[in-house]
Amino acid sequence: MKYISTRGQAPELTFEEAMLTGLARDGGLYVPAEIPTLSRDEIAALSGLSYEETAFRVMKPFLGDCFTDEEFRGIIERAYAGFNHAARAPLKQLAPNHFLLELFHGPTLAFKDFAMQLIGQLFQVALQRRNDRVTIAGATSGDTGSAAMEAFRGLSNVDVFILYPHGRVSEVQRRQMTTPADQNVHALALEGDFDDCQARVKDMFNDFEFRDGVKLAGVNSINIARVLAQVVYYFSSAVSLGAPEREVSFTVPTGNFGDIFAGYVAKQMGLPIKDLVVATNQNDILHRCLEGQGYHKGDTVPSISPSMDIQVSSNFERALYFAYDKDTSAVAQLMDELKSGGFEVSQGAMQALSETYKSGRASEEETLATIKSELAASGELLCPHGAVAVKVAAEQRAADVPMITLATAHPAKFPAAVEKASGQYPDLPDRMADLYEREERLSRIDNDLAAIEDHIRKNIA
Ligand SMILES: Cc1ncc(COP(=O)(O)O)c(C=O)c1O
Ligand SMILES: N[C@@H](CCOP(=O)(O)O)C(=O)O
Repeated sequence: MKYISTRGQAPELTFEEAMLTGLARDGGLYVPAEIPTLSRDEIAALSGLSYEETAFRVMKPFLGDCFTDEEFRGIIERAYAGFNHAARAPLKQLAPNHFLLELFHGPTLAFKDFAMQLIGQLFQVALQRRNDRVTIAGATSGDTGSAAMEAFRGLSNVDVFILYPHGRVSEVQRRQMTTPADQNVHALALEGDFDDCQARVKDMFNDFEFRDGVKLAGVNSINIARVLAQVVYYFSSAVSLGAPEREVSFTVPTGNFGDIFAGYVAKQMGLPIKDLVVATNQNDILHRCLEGQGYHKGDTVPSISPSMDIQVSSNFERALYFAYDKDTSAVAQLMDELKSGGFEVSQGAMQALSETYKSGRASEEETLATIKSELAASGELLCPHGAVAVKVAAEQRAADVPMITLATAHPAKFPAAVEKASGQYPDLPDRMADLYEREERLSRIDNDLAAIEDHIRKNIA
């Protein structure tokens, strides 16, 4: 199993090398050279298995011989042991043929824990075997950062630096990043928005002297291992509703396009998915592009679903790679045009994208109204990101195909918006009840590459 860059100018790597490398050296993103498939019988055999065993069978074909079966099973067991629900990713019924996939029972209450806990364990095994250490730099609009810190804190062979946009994450998200006492994790509050954070992380990868000097690694969805770990819950949920005999659709609250791209990978592996629906908030660049209006950056407008306040959606590059039939020079050209504001998608690629993805958007008012109406209708208290998706799913779903909507975060991560919409204040789980009393530790930093690199160099162990 080999991994290649979407821009075609970086070396082919194994799974482990791609995981430890992060961004390809040509600025592209690693993708599997061929997506492996599971037969109908293999998919049917997933029925009734634990989440852990499903993860083993779905992910194993992507790993090649990088990890032994015994190692990989141990890694999976440790990754999900800290989840607070026996099913790990339980499904709840909202309405006839409409289901909510709850992805917020991990340690930091967001779907990021599914992949981050797993790659934390994968990194540890790989780095110990290589007797190596790395510096992880990450960008977050709130959830990736806390999940990364939780997965890597206290590890002796990793330092973690997370850039988050100052003043643009929820208080719970910020405190989750600024209160871990472990000295190997660092929260950097950047003067800018999430796109600035992500751009500076990519700049660090493209500065080879810095990259090689600090042995830079990435745990954003730049990292293909992150995306592949998210493929698993598409299988577990679809199979529990009758796949492969029965088709299902998914609606995914989308920002950086990692989660919905994992759904695309599941479909290419053979999971019978009818529709993959991209749900955006008022920052709807992806929806507009999928409607045929080209991909053109605007200003990011802060919203009540802040984790999706994104203009440069990193994994859309992977979607374009497949839509352009693996034409790496076409992808490189588009990404070049994006630097000066945006690009138009060719007719052929647009057709491929619209055959794969549907889309919709929810305004702030619609998001608040959905939180309120869903609580009244089904008793489910949604976080604003899940509410965006539920609103879009209601518009897009077909009566005869089950729709699975992804609930990507716990409502208690966004209590102000949830209380405003529903009148109910969502409490944090007991294990986090003292979050507001814990001491915060963070560094304010300018949106300046040299200043960020300097800070990292001075603070690695
Ligand atoms: C709660 C929540 N929902 C949805 C998303 C969007 O997911 P993706 O960036 O994979 O599209 C994010 C951020 O990634 C998030 O934190
Ligand atoms: N919404 C994300 C943004 C980063 O996404 P990633 O999947 O590329 O790590 C966040 O919560 O940080």
